[in-house]
Amino acid sequence: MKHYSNPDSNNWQGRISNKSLYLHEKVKCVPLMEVPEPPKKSIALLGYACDEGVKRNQGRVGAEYGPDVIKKSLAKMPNHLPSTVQLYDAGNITCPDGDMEAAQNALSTGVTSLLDKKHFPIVLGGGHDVAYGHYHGIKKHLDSKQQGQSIGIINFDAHFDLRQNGNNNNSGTPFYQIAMENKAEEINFNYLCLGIRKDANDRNLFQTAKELDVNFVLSDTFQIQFLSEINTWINAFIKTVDKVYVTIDLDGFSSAYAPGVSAPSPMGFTPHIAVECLKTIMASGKLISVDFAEMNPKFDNDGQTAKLAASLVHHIAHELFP
Ligand SMILES: N=CN[C@@H](CCC(=O)O)C(=O)O
Ligand SMILES: [Mn+2]
Ligand SMILES: [Mn+2]
Repeated sequence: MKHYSNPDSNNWQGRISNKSLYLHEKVKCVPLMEVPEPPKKSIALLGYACDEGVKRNQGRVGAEYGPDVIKKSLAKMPNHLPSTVQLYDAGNITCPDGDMEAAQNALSTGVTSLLDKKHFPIVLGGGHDVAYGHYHGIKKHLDSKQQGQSIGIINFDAHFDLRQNGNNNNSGTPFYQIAMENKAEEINFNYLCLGIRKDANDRNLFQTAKELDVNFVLSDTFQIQFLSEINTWINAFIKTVDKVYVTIDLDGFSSAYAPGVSAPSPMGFTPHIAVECLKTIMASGKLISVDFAEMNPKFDNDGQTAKLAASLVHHIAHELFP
């Protein structure tokens, strides 16, 4: 397959316990289309090693190498998952030829296949164009069940990523593309953004958000002291949808925590508020899939951003399967 590479076991190294004390001892590296249906519960990691969308959006490239550094960081972390829960590394979607749409298509097919086999996918990017392929993978899975289930998108991000894709599709356009497709299909566009920065989104973007009825929490308010109000808004949003897809753009975090991104946020949010909101979302029982976007090792400092992403993956996995 042109837009795919098999899992690399070199990413999974760390202390040896021979008792599965560490995640590198727990994970099974299996090519995407060979990942079996698990006997019980399972998490499947899939990389989106593509920064073509960042390049097209005039950003700083390097996110192509994001998935592998998150996996390397996760490998060294302790494993507290029950032995009945499986953990797979299903490799990376790649973009060797700049054909981002083909990479998104391959991602969509991969996500559908994992969901059809009853895995919980965690997709590691890559530019935020990951969201377009990921969303379509979830949609294809749900549509095939013909239950008309709706998807709510919750985006932790400094940016709306609602740029109009008139010139090209890129890392700043995924949610606009989804909104326009939903409009054509006459289905609701359910989109909640947490951490939007006024100094990082222009007037047109706020206008587009208004026209599309987007719910958002500004970064000034996306703080732990407003947790109870934020939880109320999140729960109100979740109530209106059947399934929730969470996408976490690492550039929404303050650059004190996440310097390794294309567009850093000195005044961004903290990991603490994000973790609290993730708990609220997971408690709803509607979370179907998660991704991380914009991990760029080229600008990381001491592997801090990779470690933050890995800690969040660790948190989500252990909260879902205690
Ligand atoms: N995915 C990122 N999108 C942002 C990038 C902002 C920037 O380059 O400064 C956006 O297009 O708004
Ligand atoms: Mn962003
Ligand atoms: Mn984004």
